[in-house]
Amino acid sequence: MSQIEPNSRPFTVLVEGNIGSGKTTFLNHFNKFEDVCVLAEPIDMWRNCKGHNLLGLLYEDIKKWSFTFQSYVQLTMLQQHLRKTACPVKLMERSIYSARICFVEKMKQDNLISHAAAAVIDKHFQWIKENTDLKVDLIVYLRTDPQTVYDRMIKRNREEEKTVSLDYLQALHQIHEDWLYHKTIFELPAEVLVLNANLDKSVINEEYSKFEPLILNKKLSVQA
Ligand SMILES: Nc1ncnc2c1ncn2[C@@H]1O[C@H](COP(=O)(O)OP(=O)(O)O)[C@@H](O)[C@H]1O
Ligand SMILES: Nc1nc2c(ncn2[C@H]2C[C@H](O)[C@@H](COP(=O)(O)O)O2)c(=O)[nH]1
Repeated sequence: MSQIEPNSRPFTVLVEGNIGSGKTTFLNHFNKFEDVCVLAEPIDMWRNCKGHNLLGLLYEDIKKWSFTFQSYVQLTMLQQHLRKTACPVKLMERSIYSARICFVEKMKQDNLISHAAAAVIDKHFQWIKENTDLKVDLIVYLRTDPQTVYDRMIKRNREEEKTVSLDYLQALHQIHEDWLYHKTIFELPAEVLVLNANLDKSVINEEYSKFEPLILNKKLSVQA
């Protein structure tokens, strides 16, 4: 494995997309490259915060637990952003940006979080952006249709997600589209490359492979 220069930072790539869009599967495709540090979403931390399954509590009563859950997501995603690695490339599943921009915004839209609570989370977010190194070099957007991810989520059968509706996924899809595809809301911390993640498992590795040179060689333009 090649090592980065001391005091330099890795080429940092965020993998973003709806629930069930294939982010974990995409990250697993890159696990074989020793130059890539793959950081999966810290979902196990959300499922066990000093014995509390915050993800389970969230889906049981999203209004009651939204602030608690988002506060912890924001902390754990910050820890991922600041995680040191000697690898020249760091691949992260989601980010502090999508937590704030996609999920907290959705909660605000649906009045599932008070504006006071959302204001506190945003104050933390703004302070973190201004006072820590959250530099990102590339975003890979796994673009899907809501029905596709709904079917995958049902098939994956995660205990906590049994109450997640197609409507919720449709709303999350729209926020991801506005942020990463139409680019009409919030700031973008880096250039976005879009991957058609609707493709079935049987053929999608070929699509993933197209992104290898972009990520491994730290390039920002998609090969034809
Ligand atoms: N391209 C695909 N075609 C069919 N099923 C997929 C595809 N990508 C992922 N899956 C399946 O869908 C579910 C969600 O995939 P996962 O990678 O966990 O998505 P995410 O991390 O975005 O939630 C898993 O059961 C996975 O095996
Ligand atoms: N309310 C929020 N939920 C979040 C956030 N980040 C992830 N999640 C949920 C969505 C899924 O149920 C689960 C894992 O996500 P996958 O896309 O990997 O399936 O965690 C968030 O910031 N807020």
